[in-house]
Amino acid sequence: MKWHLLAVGQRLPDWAEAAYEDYAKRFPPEARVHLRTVKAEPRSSGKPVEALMAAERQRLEAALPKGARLVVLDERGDRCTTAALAQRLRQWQLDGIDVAFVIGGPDGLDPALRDAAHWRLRLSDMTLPHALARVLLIEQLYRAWSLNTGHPYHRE
Ligand SMILES: C[S@@+](CC[C@H](N)C(=O)[O-])C[C@H]1O[C@@H](n2cnc3c(N)ncnc32)[C@H](O)[C@@H]1O
Repeated sequence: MKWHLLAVGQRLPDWAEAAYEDYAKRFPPEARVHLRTVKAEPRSSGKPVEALMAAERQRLEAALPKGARLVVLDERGDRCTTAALAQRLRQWQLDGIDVAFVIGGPDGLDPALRDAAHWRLRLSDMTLPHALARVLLIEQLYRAWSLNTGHPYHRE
């Protein structure tokens, strides 16, 4: 079972890139998170925001691995504890299901993609910048992996 992280926005600020890498490199090779990024539409084009999000959705759909379970990161999604996330991931692993976590761009994810998702995951009740959402997600995936494998990173 593979975990994929798809995100709009190819370049993170240095601090966020470093924080993301700090967690991403802790996974053993067989559990590593496969990151794919797609270009954000330029906000200076004058196009309506719906058109910008639709273009980003098309790029995300093209990058989605076939057969992967789609989990969108969304501030309106379900609240979830780390233990519940770990439990879901454990179940999907037993079922042999790949998972693709998707993070949107400056205006969020196109509603069509949100509606198509198997699960909408909320990281916080507050709106986060996409860079911080990416860092928070990789840390929580690492924590969930630690919990599922008995690694001492996670302490009850
Ligand atoms: C700047 S936010 C977009 C905010 C946008 N107004 C919206 O309605 O989604 C960029 C991306 O970060 C992720 N994100 C931001 N806050 C989040 C939260 N509290 N929980 C989960 N994901 C979040 C989402 O994937 C979102 O598409």
